[in-house]
Amino acid sequence: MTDKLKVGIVGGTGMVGQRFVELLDQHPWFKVTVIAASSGSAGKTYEEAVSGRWKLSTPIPDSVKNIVVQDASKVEEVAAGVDFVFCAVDMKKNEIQALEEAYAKTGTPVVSNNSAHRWTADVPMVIPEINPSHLEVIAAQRKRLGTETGFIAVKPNCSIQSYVPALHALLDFKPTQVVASTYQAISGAGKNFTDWPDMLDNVIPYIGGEEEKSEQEPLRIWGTVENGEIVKASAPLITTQCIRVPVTDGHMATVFASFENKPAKEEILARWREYQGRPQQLGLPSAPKQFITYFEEENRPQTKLDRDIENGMGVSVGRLREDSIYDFKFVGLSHNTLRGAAGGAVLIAELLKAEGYIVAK
Ligand SMILES: N[C@@H](CC=O)C(=O)O
Repeated sequence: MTDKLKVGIVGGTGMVGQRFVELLDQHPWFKVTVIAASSGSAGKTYEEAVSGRWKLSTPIPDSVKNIVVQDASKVEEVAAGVDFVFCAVDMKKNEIQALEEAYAKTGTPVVSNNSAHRWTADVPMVIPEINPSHLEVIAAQRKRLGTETGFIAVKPNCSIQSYVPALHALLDFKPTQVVASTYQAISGAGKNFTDWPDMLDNVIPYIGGEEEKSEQEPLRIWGTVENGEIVKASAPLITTQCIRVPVTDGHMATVFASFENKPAKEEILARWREYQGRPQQLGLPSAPKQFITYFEEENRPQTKLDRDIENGMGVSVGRLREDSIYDFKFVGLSHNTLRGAAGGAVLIAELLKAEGYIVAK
C-alpha cells in the first residue's frame, strides 16, 4: 500500500490517546495527521501538550511531536484533515454522544473507545474476532444520521476481553451460567502509580459502573442483527465482581461456567487452540496470530509475564479444571490498554478498512 489513510485522534493527550499515538506510529495503513483535545491543549505542539503527563514507557514518536493540537470541539476543522478518527475523550455521556455524531455527520467514520454509544441500537460494538457481522448495522446508522460515509463503531469495555473470547470459542456448547471476577490494572482508570500512590499495597473492591458493563456487554457482543439493530442475546446469565488491583497494565479474570452441553476438557482446549476469527483470516496488521493462548503451567497466566502476548493483542488462559459447583473454572488475562482499548480499536479500524467501510475521502 502506498497511500496511507489520514487519521485523527480525538482525545489524543489522555492515556488511551497516547496508546493510539504509539500504535499508529509506523502503522502500515494509517498515518496520524491530526491530534485534537480540549481547548486547554489546543494550539500547543503535541510534545508540549503531553509534557509531564506522557504515561507510556516508549518515547513520544518523532512523527507526532510537532503536530499542533486542534480543538476537538471544532468538528468541521478536525474532520477536514482526516479520513477517519479514533475517539477517546473524557466528557459526560451525552456530550460524547453528540460529539461522535457530529463527527460522523461530517462524513467521517468514528472508531470509539468511549462507552457512550455502546448501547445505541444501530452502532456496532465489536471485538473483530467475535462479531464482525455486526458491522452490517452501519447501513441503518448512516441512514439515521443522514450521511453516506460517516458512522460510529465502538469497542466494548476492556474487562470483558479477558473472559469473553475464551467463552466465545465454546459458544456451541451453550454456556448457561457464568461467574467472573476481574482483577483490573490501574491504567484502566487512566492512572499510573505516580498519579495514584494510594494504590500501592492496596486493593479496592469497587470500580464504578464496571460490573454492569461486564455483565451486559457480552450479551450485546453475542447478539443478533435484526432490522438494522443489534438485539442482545438472552444467555448466558452472567454475574461479576470487578476489583482494582495494584498492577500497571493487564486485566485478569477468574471464571466459572456451566454449559447446557458440558464439553470435555480436551474439547475446550482444542477450541481455544484452534479458534480463528476474521482478523486472522484477513491477516490484518494488528491481528494476533494466536488469538487465545492456553498455558499448561499452574502459575500462568501471570499479569506481568503474559499481558504483552502477541504485542498485547492476544488473550491468555490457564488453570482450566472441573469445578464442584459449576462445570469448569479457568483464569483469563488481556492487556487492558492494548487489546482492551487502543489496540482493539485499531484492529476494528483495520477490519473496517478491509471490509470497505473506511476509505480515503
Ligand atoms: N473501565 C475500565 C477501563 C479499562 O481498562 C477500568 O476502569 O479498568
